[in-house]
Amino acid sequence: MEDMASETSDPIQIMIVSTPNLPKTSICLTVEDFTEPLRRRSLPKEESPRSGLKPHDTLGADDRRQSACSLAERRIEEHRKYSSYGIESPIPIELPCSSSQPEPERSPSICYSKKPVRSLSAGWRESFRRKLNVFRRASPSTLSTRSTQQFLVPSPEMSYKSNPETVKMKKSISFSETTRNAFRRSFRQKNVPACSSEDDRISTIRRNSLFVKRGSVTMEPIKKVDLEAVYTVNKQLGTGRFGYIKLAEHKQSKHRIAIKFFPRPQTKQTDFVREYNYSFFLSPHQNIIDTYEGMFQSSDDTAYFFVQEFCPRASLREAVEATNQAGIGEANTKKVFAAVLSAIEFMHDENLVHRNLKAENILIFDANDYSKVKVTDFGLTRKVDTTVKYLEYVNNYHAAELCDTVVNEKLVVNKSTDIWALGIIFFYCMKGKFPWQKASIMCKPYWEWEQWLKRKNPALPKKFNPFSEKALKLFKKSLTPRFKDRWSAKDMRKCLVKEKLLKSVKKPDEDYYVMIDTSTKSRPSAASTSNGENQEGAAGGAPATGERKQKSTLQQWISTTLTAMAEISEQVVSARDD
Ligand SMILES: Nc1ncnc2c1ncn2[C@@H]1O[C@H](COP(=O)(O)OP(=O)(O)OP(=O)(O)O)[C@@H](O)[C@H]1O
Repeated sequence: MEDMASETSDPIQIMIVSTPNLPKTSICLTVEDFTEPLRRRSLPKEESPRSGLKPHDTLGADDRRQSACSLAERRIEEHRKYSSYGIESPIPIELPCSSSQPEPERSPSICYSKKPVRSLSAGWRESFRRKLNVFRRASPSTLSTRSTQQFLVPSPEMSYKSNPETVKMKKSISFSETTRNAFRRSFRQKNVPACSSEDDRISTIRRNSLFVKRGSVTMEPIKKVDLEAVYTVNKQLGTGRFGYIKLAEHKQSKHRIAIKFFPRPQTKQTDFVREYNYSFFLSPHQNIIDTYEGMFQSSDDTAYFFVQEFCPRASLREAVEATNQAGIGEANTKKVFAAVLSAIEFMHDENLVHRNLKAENILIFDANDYSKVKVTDFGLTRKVDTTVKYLEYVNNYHAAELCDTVVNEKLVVNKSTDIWALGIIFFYCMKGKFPWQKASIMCKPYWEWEQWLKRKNPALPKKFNPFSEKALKLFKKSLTPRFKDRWSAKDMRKCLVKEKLLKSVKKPDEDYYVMIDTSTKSRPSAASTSNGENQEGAAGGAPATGERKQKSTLQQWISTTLTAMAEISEQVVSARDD
């Protein structure tokens, strides 16, 4: 994760609802115009508070937000000076609060607006609403068991969580939007616990002003937790480049969960916060692993961690490996892809690219079939068009444009890299092995594929022979070096769901081969041709390839039989003579 530096120029909208200087004024500022002078590199390190990252924030974004807040305060101060001199202020601060609706009393400082910090796109809102409906079916108590809160002993840092109002707010997710808003309003009017310093007080207000839920983002600080006291940590479930996953049991509730650890100091806090936020933000989708609320660090400061649902079966990689290179078959592949493509389509609609799709990151939950499948590992997830540095590490799933890139070269994040990886995973599921090691012309299998694709060689590489025309089209539209020609996740889903993926195989004439088989078994010496070569088809009883080979086998069988008959008749004659 360390090599992944990224920049984004997202405007952040800050609604200032109340200030000490202009108590009944609300203004709306965007950070866009402050962005350039406030870039991270121009800020000294101590001015870069790390808490409160949003998923789409990358390096420096929280700095920008913080600085924008103080800048906004300064602007208001300037505005006030103009007003006090009786001069019309050139600073565009307007929108006085409507007098008909008196604002609730708030702390005289800048805080975040009532709206979620990130405004969600229409597509996302719709999906989230659908997910919420699923939640709504559950009783509030069932819902609250889904929160990590239950996995933790309340600590002083989390004291606001034990506030009954907060609990009420959490449960309110199963109520209507109006009720939820009412909860939020009433909660915000309550007194917050006393804090030692002004900073603490402001951060508590911020924390409490945000209605944290899945599909939202968290601004909470990373809390220290005594791991041994809360969980019984069991075996390791897997490791990756950036961390490791362990199975654990929550001591109090006896729930089995998976804890994803990020060792310190190797892991940057920004990387950890980003991964947690993406995982939490996306987890309402039914085919994305459920991440529970909360970012933590172990009390001995050796690792950051967050908690996810536990997948009791295996990853797709293990499932395919168990088939001994036979693949999981067409029906199961279709099931897996229906789930995976739904998740990826959802991410792409949100302008997010997974960037690390592989069989290891697809988890299979059911013991007997592939009906419950979820995508995991959002460590490399980035927004479309973000610039990232290329990683040295190349794997089987990397698209051609990634394999041709040199280390540290900058790349722009594109949805089509996920589509390539999906093409590879599709091949892997069907055939039980990868089409090539690396998508580079230095690798012969890939070179052959590319030659066929560019029509420089009419012969389709043998490994693609069993696939139907439609499946070949899917490969052409996912494993093409021209990333603009690649399909979208939606196109892929349509093709995979509707079409037949394998060619129909003609059954060989079984009787014919049985006859050959019998003759060769009874008279093994006769299985040789006149020039002494073994007949592959005849000896194994397998079909000979090509008409010519079949004819010669038949001729040979006739001659063998005739010889045998001649021998027998000779023996009969000599026996009679005797
Ligand atoms: N919730 C889970 N339940 C069970 N096993 C899991 C779970 N999450 C991950 N794993 C296993 O742990 C492995 C590593 O997890 P993950 O991919 O999240 O780690 P990573 O450090 O991000 O790896 P990568 O090198 O792919 O970036 C996965 O391949 C999977 O087999």
